[in-house]
Amino acid sequence: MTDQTVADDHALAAELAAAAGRLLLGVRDELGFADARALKDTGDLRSHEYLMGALAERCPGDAILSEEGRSSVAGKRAAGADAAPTANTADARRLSADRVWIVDPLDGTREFSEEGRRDWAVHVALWVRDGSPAGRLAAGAVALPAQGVTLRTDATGGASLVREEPSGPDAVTGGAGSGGAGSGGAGSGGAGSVVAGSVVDRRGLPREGPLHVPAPDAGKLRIAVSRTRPPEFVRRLADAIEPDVELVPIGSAGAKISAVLLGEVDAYVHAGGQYEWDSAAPAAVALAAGAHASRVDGAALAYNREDPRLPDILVCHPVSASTLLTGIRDVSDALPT
Ligand SMILES: Nc1ncnc2c1ncn2[C@@H]1O[C@H](COP(=O)(O)O)[C@@H](OP(=O)(O)O)[C@H]1O
Ligand SMILES: [Mg+2]
Repeated sequence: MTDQTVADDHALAAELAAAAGRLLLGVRDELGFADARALKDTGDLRSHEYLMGALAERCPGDAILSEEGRSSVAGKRAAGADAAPTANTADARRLSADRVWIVDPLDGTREFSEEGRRDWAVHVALWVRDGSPAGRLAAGAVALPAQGVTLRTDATGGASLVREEPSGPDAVTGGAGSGGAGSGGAGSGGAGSVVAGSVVDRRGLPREGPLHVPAPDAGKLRIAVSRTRPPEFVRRLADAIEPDVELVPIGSAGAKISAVLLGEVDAYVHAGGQYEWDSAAPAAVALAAGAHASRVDGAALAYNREDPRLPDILVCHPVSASTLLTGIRDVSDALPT
């Protein structure tokens, strides 16, 4: 594979994630928020179909694993959603392919359907067979369309933050654009200083350019957790470890891992269920940005497996990894398998 091809994979992941994100902002504008079910289903399906089409056109030889292409997952759709999602590459071919795009067309579907929330994402990752038993994530991009940014891997081996063109008068704070800042959200603090799904000050936007995971402040750890399905042990973990812990509920695995990389929180802990597409792209960016990313027992994250379940993850600055891994081991009765 040429260097040009390698560089193109990073650029392509970022381009497609951002384009799917713009499409999703358009779906929000078009449908509004009155029918959450319709908004979720339409967003999932249109983003999936766009990404499947774009990848088929741009990388015709590559295999694809997309959330919305899994019949088992697609089965969660409300009865009557007649437009069946395009199928993924057959498992037999995906499992012997050298290059597999692992895609979550809309991560944080629930938050996407809630007006004002910005904690939802598009994930595009590339897994490659590199001679090692597990292969590796070679490129990844996480678009946060309502926050106006994409986090991506670079051909240099690092990661960077790209700001998207504003889609309205103020796409980041969501003044009148599709993004829409709103009430509530992760770590909500003083009105006007915190936006939903983020703890970024409205004036203190993350800077465009190279992305390096920031170290936590001494004595304090902000841990992002699922709004709806936080690990059962996380409260015990918060009580057990030395630094003061603040649990910060945020939607979407991609938005939570992005929040770690942007310094809005210090760690993301999840257990109890998830799939490869929920973490592949954000894990690729996190590792490239110098973060620790592993299973909650410290094992390496592995992708393009026959069974795409990947139920738990820890992402943090490397300096916090041993505290969190030891703490999780001490408070969790049985680590997930
Ligand atoms: N226990 C569980 N089982 C299966 N998937 C889970 C899960 N907990 C979280 N997820 C998935 O992980 C993503 C982030 O979840 P959360 O916002 O709760 O942290 C969501 O992806 P989707 O929005 O793509 O479905 C969600 O479905
Ligand atoms: Mg997801």
